[in-house]
Amino acid sequence: MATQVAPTVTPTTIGNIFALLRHRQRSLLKRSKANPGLAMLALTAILYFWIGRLRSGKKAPPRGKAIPHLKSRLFMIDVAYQYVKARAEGDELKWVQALSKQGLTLTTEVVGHCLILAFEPSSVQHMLVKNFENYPKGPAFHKAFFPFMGTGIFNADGAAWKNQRALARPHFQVTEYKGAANIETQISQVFGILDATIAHGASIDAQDLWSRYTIDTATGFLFGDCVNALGVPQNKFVHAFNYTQKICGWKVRLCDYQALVPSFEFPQKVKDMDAVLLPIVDSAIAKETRRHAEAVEGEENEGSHDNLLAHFLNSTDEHGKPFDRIYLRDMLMNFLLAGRDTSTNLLTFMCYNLGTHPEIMDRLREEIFSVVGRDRKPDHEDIKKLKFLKQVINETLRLYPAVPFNIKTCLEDDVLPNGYFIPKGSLVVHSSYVTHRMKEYWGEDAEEFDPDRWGPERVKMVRPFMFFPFHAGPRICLGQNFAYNQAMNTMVRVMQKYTWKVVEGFEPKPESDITMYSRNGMQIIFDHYRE
Ligand code: HEM
Repeated sequence: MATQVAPTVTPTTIGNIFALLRHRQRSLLKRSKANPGLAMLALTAILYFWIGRLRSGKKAPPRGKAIPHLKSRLFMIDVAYQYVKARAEGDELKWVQALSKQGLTLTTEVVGHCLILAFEPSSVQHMLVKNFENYPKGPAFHKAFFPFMGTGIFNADGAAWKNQRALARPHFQVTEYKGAANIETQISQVFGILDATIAHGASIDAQDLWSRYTIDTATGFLFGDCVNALGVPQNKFVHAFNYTQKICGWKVRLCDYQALVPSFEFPQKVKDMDAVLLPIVDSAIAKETRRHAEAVEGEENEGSHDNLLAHFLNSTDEHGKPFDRIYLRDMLMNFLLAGRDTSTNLLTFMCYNLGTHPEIMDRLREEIFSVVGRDRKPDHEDIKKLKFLKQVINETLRLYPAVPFNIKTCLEDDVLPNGYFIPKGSLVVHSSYVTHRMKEYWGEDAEEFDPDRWGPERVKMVRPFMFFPFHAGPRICLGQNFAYNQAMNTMVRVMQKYTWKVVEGFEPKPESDITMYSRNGMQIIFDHYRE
């Protein structure tokens, strides 16, 4: 078969182009009042869809079928323009969703890599489960996240990942209910904030509220010490945590050329987070050392596995050595990243879905009142009985999955179950956002919020890998049960006391850096529930 030869662009040429671009970018940012975000977007788009194209050729695959290319009428400049426009207008997710109309498996070349979009459930299952070993996160991901996440679970592959997962898992199994239900301090603070908002007749940004709530509950569960974002809204740690995530999201998008992402404040932000995290680690180490000194030989001390940090302090690495403080700091940061914004997203979009569907809110409250009552705290048995609440959660996760995209690196040439060939080194993106909304699988009403899809009859229609908000396979979310339990406990408590609606005319703009959020927040009007 004839093979088309790629235009010759050497690494040196590419290097020079990027040196020039970097210089140009700096001077642009210095001279003009232009929005650095937009400048970055324009550069990203050019790199993504144009220079990448120059570097690679169209080769016939050695086996399987060739993946169709993303359609373009103008050397990908039209696609780049559409992407920039969609991102600038907060429609990136919808834009990627629209691409799926061209095909469920598509390819393009980006910054010197072959980028593949794989939306079919069988492709997702193949990457996450059947050929898991061939699809690690890969070097571009590791490099982007290293300054922030170090070698923690979220940013590790191979043995380093396996070891951390094996260590953390038992802690989750033992504490996932108790930890998730331990919300008393924070829920009282939420009630205080809501009461004050209602007294002023004001609306509230529910996304901001839940992000402060979840960082406090997550730090309590993970560190045994909470950062009190509910008490101090302009929290330095929270600000730094949000900033570093955004920058890392852009770095992953730029793969090998991530140095182009303006990140001048990054080192300072990491220091701001370390100023909070390292003292927590140090004090936990000191506490554990004291505990060990006071322990009766052969007996486990009370509290030694209360939180994840204490659990790790009482474990050893694969060589039988205790973990050092930097490793422990990385571990905490990773679990916080995995667990915080994801839960914020779930609670925020539940508020939106219920606030725009009062009849569903009424049905849900009826279930809560009949199972738990009007003011009792739910226990584990109650939570298991709240079937409709679980349906509401699943339907929210279907339409607004907290991790809407995921990127893997293909280690060796491979063929997907649908016959398409994946060249070694490709970046393969799958998207729960796109697959969860496909009419082919979910029916004509795929875009509608309908918790009854998850009722006993219709749930049988949900085939494997049509729904994977927590991923699947060996890297399935470790906090899945924690997340369900926490969201259920929280919603029960809030719905016993309050009702709400979305501010008239407000439309959220879901978008994603690493996790999904609404660009314009979530404007909600709460009121006390009265019959
Ligand atoms: C609604 C809430 C949540 C959703 C939708 C969610 C979803 C996910 C997804 C999609 C991944 C895979 C990410 C990737 O590999 O790139 C993941 C991984 C992970 N999640 Fe969650 N998550 C949630 C809450 C939590 C919570 C509350 C915790 C912990 C307190 C947690 C801990 C983890 C950990 C440790 C991983 C890494 C697992 C590994 O790589 O082996 N998650 N989660």
